[in-house]
Formats: sequence, structure tokens, C-alpha cells
Amino acid sequence: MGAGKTTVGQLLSRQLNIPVIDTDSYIEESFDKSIKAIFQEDGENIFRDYETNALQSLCGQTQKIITTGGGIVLRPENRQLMKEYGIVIFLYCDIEETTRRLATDQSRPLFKADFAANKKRFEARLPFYREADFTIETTKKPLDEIVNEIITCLE
Ligand SMILES: Nc1ncnc2c1ncn2[C@@H]1O[C@H](COP(=O)(O)OP(=O)(O)OP(=O)(O)O)[C@@H](O)[C@H]1O
Ligand SMILES: O=C(O)C1=C[C@@H](O)[C@@H](O)[C@H](O)C1
Ligand SMILES: [Mg+2]
Repeated sequence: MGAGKTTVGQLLSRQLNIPVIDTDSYIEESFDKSIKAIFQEDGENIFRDYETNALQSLCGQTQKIITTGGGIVLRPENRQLMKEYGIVIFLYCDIEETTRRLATDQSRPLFKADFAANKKRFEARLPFYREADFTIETTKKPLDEIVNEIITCLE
């Protein structure tokens, strides 16, 4: 959360002239409901079902950039889909930096004020993120540099 997937995906889309779809936005538009409301009213498991359905719908159609939610890696079938259909890029950002970036954010129900809990979650997910085809270090890096590094990976 807060590594820059959505932000970088938009910039990459413009630079490469390839459409971008964000799974969080796709879910919010499909259900006309915010992620926060889905977590509150339906719970995380239902959100994860929506997330897998979104990924299944988006993979394997026309060429596109898919920016995902930070928890997409939790389900093995999601990781499998991404590997099968995509070039998977992990935007690494250290937890101190994402904590700063999201300090006033209210839209991510799992990102709590509890730094230790966020760190624990991030570390538990790291082995899954590391399965990506490419890892880009984004901590303290300007957005245009991140975009250029991704383009280099794709060449
Ligand atoms: N390289 C960067 N340098 C500084 N700020 C950044 C950088 N990348 C993203 N940000 C900022 O961090 C915040 C979170 O970025 P963004 O929403 O793109 O993260 P995300 O990875 O999509 O998060 P999530 O997993 O929750 O969807 C935004 O305010 C964004 O402007
Ligand atoms: O890392 C996560 O589990 C999440 C990240 C966000 O993108 C959203 O998908 C949601 O807030 C959950
Ligand atoms: Mg995002």
C-alpha cells in the first residue's frame, strides 16, 4: 500500500500509450461503492473475491497495464494469473516511506495507525511480491525515474 502502483501506472500508460486499469477503481466502479465501504459492509473476504473476479476479467484481453491493490498477491490464483498473462512488476517501497505517504490517508481500511502491524503485514507479503518478474526500488525515487526504469525492464 502506498508504493505508487496507481500513480506510476497512470504515468506509464501515458508514456507508452497503453491503457491502464486499476483493480481497486474497477471494483469501485463495478459496485458503485468505495473500497472502504466494501470492507466495512461486506468484509475483506468478499473484497478479495471481487479482486480475483476483476483480475480474471481483465487478464488475457487486449494489451493493458493493470495496477492492482496491494493485497492481490495474497491468493495463489491471483499470483498465477498475473504470471500467466502478464509481466509482473513489484514496486518496492520501504515501510517507513509508505507510512509517511499514507499518514493522512483514510481510504485504505487495512492501513492502520499501528506501524508495527503494517510492518508485519508488509513483511509477511514480501515473499509473494518477490515472485515478480522485476523489482523496482521506489523509496525516495522521483516518479519519472520509476517510469523510465519500468520501460527499460520491458525492452
Ligand atoms: N515515487 C513517489 N514519490 C513520492 N510520492 C509518491 C511516489 N509514488 C507514489 N507517491 C504518493 O504516494 C501515495 C500513494 O500512491 P498510490 O496510490 O499510487 O499507491 P498504491 O501503490 O496504488 O497504493 P495501494 O496499494 O493502496 O493501491 C500518493 O499520494 C502518491 O502521490
Ligand atoms: O494492501 C491491501 O490489502 C489493500 C490495498 C489497497 O490497494 C486496496 O486494495 C485495499 O485497501 C487493500
Ligand atoms: Mg492503488
